[in-house]
Amino acid sequence: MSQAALAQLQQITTREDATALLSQVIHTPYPLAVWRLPNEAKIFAIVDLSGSGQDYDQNLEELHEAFLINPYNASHPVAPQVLQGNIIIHIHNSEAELRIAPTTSSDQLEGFRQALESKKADPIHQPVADISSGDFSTMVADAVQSIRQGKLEKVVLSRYEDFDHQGEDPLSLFERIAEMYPRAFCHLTSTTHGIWLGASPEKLLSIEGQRYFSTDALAGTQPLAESISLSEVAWMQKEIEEQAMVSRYIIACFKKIRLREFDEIGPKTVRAGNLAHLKTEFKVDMEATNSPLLGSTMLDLLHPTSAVCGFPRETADDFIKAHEGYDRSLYAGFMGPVGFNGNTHLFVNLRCLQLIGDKARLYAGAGITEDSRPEKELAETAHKMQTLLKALHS
Ligand SMILES: C=C(O[C@H]1C=CC=C(C(=O)O)[C@@H]1O)C(=O)O
Repeated sequence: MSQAALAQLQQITTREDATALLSQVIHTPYPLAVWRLPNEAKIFAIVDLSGSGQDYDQNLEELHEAFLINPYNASHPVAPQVLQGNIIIHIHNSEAELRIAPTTSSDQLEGFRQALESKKADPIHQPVADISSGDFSTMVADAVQSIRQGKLEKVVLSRYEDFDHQGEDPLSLFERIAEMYPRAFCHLTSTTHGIWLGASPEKLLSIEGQRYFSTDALAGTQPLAESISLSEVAWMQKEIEEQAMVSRYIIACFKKIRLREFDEIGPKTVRAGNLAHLKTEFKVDMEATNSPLLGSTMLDLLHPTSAVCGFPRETADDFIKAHEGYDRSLYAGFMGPVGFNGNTHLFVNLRCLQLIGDKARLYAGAGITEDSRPEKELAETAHKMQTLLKALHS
């Protein structure tokens, strides 16, 4: 192993050292993921030194200390990018711990050291096409008409908006997002898809202790002031039905694989920043149901759920592609850590932004049903953008 590279990395023992290193990695060609799970204090980061990365072979269960990133792209089977954890960092309070995975070669470490030293190293981000999202209100009105004509039941339509970003270090922005949204999955990724940050309220799936599978149906939105308690929130029929469609979609996925034993908890009102949503949790004991590969199977069936695409899935996806007029890229895709102490946590990439030069591009969508009103849905996307806008401008 390269002694110089090793010695340099071993000096990292504080939060300050670790965040300084991670900030530098963004300017190198190495893929990076930094995250903090909901209701946890520890920040994790991995750097992939493997070059082309590893292909996903439809087997979530065999991945060890990796991070998956999948764009919205609804094609099947899912084919996420796998970031391998060659360098693994834990940050807790003011301390940090850095580990190098035994599979990492000395050449990889030396290459990494040189990339950090070279001021000329090219980052990996590909240029972003500047295509604006279509007129949102017109699109919603078209969707309502198609739904009333019986062509589909629900479609989730999205848009993006660019805001000034004062060139703040992405790591500092990540730390602020993580502090502001303790209940969310907070992340920063730097890959060929660019630099993305977010505070997602929606779990796609979790596997805990290699035994307990869970997934959430999250939908229905209303603004929620900090002073209002969740028990005071009342829901309209439109939102109840919108969220029920996501639950029915998940149950249909279980039925496809003949899985009948699952717990269904909810729907309950949950808080996500300045918003309230309805959430139903689904849990399966993989040992009791003899379904050790449930994670991989369900990942393929679930994405994209009716919380980000619609119902029926193919018709809704066709509508999105024909009307939105832009590439969602990582927005409404999924990402998260896999195989850390037997745990996997994948989240839907919502309440997110992409850093593009001196701009921050914020993305948000809203579930359209037959009762949707264009101006209300537009306001809902603006509310959703507030989550990260608050972090950006504070
Ligand atoms: C599509 C988004 O949110 C989804 C998750 C929760 C509530 C939603 C809604 O009320 O429309 C969406 O289905 C987004 O945040 O961009």
